[in-house]
Amino acid sequence: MVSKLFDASRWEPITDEFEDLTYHRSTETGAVRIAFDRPEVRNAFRPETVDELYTALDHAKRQTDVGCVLLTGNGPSSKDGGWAFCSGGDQRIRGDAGYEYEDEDDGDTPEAEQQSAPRLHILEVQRLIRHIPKPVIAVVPGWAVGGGHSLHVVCDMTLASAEHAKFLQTDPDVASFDAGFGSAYLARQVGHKKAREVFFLGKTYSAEEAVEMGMANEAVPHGELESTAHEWAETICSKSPMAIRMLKYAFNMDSDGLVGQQVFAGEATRLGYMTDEAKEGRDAFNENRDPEFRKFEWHY
Ligand SMILES: CC(C)(COP(=O)(O)OP(=O)(O)OC[C@H]1O[C@@H](n2cnc3c(N)ncnc32)[C@H](O)[C@@H]1OP(=O)(O)O)[C@@H](O)C(=O)NCCC(=O)NCCSC(=O)c1cc(O)c2ccccc2c1O
Repeated sequence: MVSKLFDASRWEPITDEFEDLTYHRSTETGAVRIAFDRPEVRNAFRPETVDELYTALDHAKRQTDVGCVLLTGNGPSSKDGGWAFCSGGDQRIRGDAGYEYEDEDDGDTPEAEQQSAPRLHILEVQRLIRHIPKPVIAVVPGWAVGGGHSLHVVCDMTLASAEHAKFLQTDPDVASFDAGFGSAYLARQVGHKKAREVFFLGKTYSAEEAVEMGMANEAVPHGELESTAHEWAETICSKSPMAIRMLKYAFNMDSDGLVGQQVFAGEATRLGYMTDEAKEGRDAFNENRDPEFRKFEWHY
């Protein structure tokens, strides 16, 4: 069983090579479902999990017939029945300089040393979620904690289980701090006073409270969580890919600085390349002649 909430009739596996994740594609719409698969530790991530997550997201990014990514956590835990989206970095393998790979590579080549270096590369995943040209929805069936909380914050939307989703920031309890999207971007979502409360007091918030605060979109009955997520994905996939892509990057732009401008501008360039005007510029160069731009209007 993938997860108690997983409807196997709607999804087909993309790969079974992952150890810490499951990765499926909808048989009905252009959606993929990526799920943490370590329910016994509340879906905490280790470096291997993060590598797989990056690989899955990068794969989803490159699928031109995929318009929406659902990121969730499988469950419940066979140990105690607890549900989790993700409880952040696996504290058992946290070293002095980051999270450590479990299988130490015995090799002494520079490459082997590099591969086993302690990592904080969940931040690279956060950036990929921001830049992937399609909405990523956090589908939260239980705990979203620490680095797992930051992940839901960075996703485009959050859908939560009304009964089991719980939102908590433990970073200061374990002497960690996400000083990027996890905190500053959360402040843009819920306001500074509330974001500071989330980190400084470390209270646990219900799905309903998360919706009221503005960091989650909707709380739905636990049993309907994944079907609702699938419906959202279907709705998104029915819309213009170009418009959704441009809107995502427009929403990101003011919090992504010059990189945000570059990402948005890159897509504007792509749209420009598709015009007859741009084709004229390209063709004139390739045909070794002056471009004839006079036939194109100065739009206003
Ligand atoms: C998540 C909890 C609130 C759940 O509490 P609950 O009472 O429901 O369950 P248990 O506590 O009994 O947990 C069950 C079982 O799971 C193990 N477990 C849970 N979380 C983790 C974890 N993160 N790492 C390892 N193991 C975990 C727990 O030990 C139990 O095991 P048993 O063997 O006893 O059955 C609660 O579990 C909790 O508070 N968990 C810790 C949350 C946490 O502090 N996470 C880390 C925050 S820091 C972080 O994630 C982080 C990562 C990064 O890579 C960063 C990079 C750059 C900047 C910042 C980063 C960052 O902040």
